[in-house]
Amino acid sequence: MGLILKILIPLLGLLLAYYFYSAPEDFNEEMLRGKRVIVTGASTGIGEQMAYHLARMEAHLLLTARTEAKLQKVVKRCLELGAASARYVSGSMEDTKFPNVVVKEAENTWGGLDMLILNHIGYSYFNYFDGDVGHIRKILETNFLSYVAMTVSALPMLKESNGSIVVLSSMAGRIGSPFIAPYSSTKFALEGFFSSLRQEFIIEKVNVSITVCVLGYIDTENAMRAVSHVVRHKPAPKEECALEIIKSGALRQRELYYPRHTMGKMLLLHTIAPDFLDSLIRDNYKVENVKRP
Ligand SMILES: NC(=O)C1=CN([C@@H]2O[C@H](COP(=O)(O)OP(=O)(O)OC[C@H]3O[C@@H](n4cnc5c(N)ncnc54)[C@H](OP(=O)(O)O)[C@@H]3O)[C@@H](O)[C@H]2O)C=CC1
Ligand SMILES: CC(C)CCC[C@@H](C)[C@H]1CC[C@H]2[C@@H]3C(=O)C=C4C[C@@H](O)CC[C@]4(C)[C@H]3CC[C@]12C
Repeated sequence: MGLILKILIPLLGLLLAYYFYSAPEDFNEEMLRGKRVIVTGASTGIGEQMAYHLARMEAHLLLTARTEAKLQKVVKRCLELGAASARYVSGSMEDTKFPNVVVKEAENTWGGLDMLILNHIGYSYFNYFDGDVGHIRKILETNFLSYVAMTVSALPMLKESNGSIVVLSSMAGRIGSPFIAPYSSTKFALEGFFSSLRQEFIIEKVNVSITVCVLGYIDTENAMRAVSHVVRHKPAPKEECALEIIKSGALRQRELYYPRHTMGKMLLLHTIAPDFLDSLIRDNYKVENVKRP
């Protein structure tokens, strides 16, 4: 009994202190008004939806992806929705020079930057790991190294504005799932890099926030095309997901878990019963529908 009291009471105290200390500031759409924001991978999916929310909130937008025709349409829609300004620069993040080109465009147009949203991903197969090391190298360039390169180029402007970096990660960047070994490696890499950098910012009193978004299955066209015949779980809506990402970035939160309850349960299980969680994840896949090429 004594031991329980000795442990329980301080634990309760800690939980209460955490609850009150971390009570979130309210989000207000005006937080984004007039802010200068780069969104990568903005031609479709969650990136496109983030662009529309930001446009409604009257932000200045610089969008990027490879497909110019799609970007033109998204920019047009953003202007209709009320963006303070909207432009695009097209190119591939496989090209090591491109991250800097995008950031320079922001510098030349705005002379500064408030928020950098790193969201793009390159194509990767959804299947058993095929032993192709070259593919891992390529996908690391697109999904990881270009995020690092954009951060390096944008940091002087972000320091100047006390700005924010928002990084799109995944449950697959925290917990192993089958059939996505190359993709998963890039997300684990992002988590390592940005959580280390956050520590350094705190030590050096750099007032640039880093928000890592840990997402579950979201109903974007590309994700559904890739996995809906295999994954049993129902995907969450991309529009709501995009809004939650913007809110967490504006509130300078360290992490976002979306959808919140699924992610919360999975991360708890990962800590206390990892083998059980792995088996739950496997049960969630119709493995018979994954055909080796
Ligand atoms: N959807 C999901 O279930 C989940 C998604 N996430 C994360 O959310 C983010 C967005 O995902 P989602 O919206 O589904 O992704 P999509 O596949 O819908 O969009 C990817 C974007 O990246 C762009 N892109 C692709 N290749 C390149 C390239 N080589 N260089 C530059 N841009 C490129 C695409 O445009 P274009 O082809 O024109 O270049 C597109 O705009 C990603 O970081 C993803 O990892 C995390 C967990 C789950
Ligand atoms: C156990 C269940 C409650 C939850 C399982 C959630 C699993 C199925 C979810 C969580 C993260 C999801 C992947 C992801 O992060 C991003 C992409 C990129 C896209 O282009 C193709 C689909 C893919 C690989 C998703 C596939 C489904 C994943 C593994």
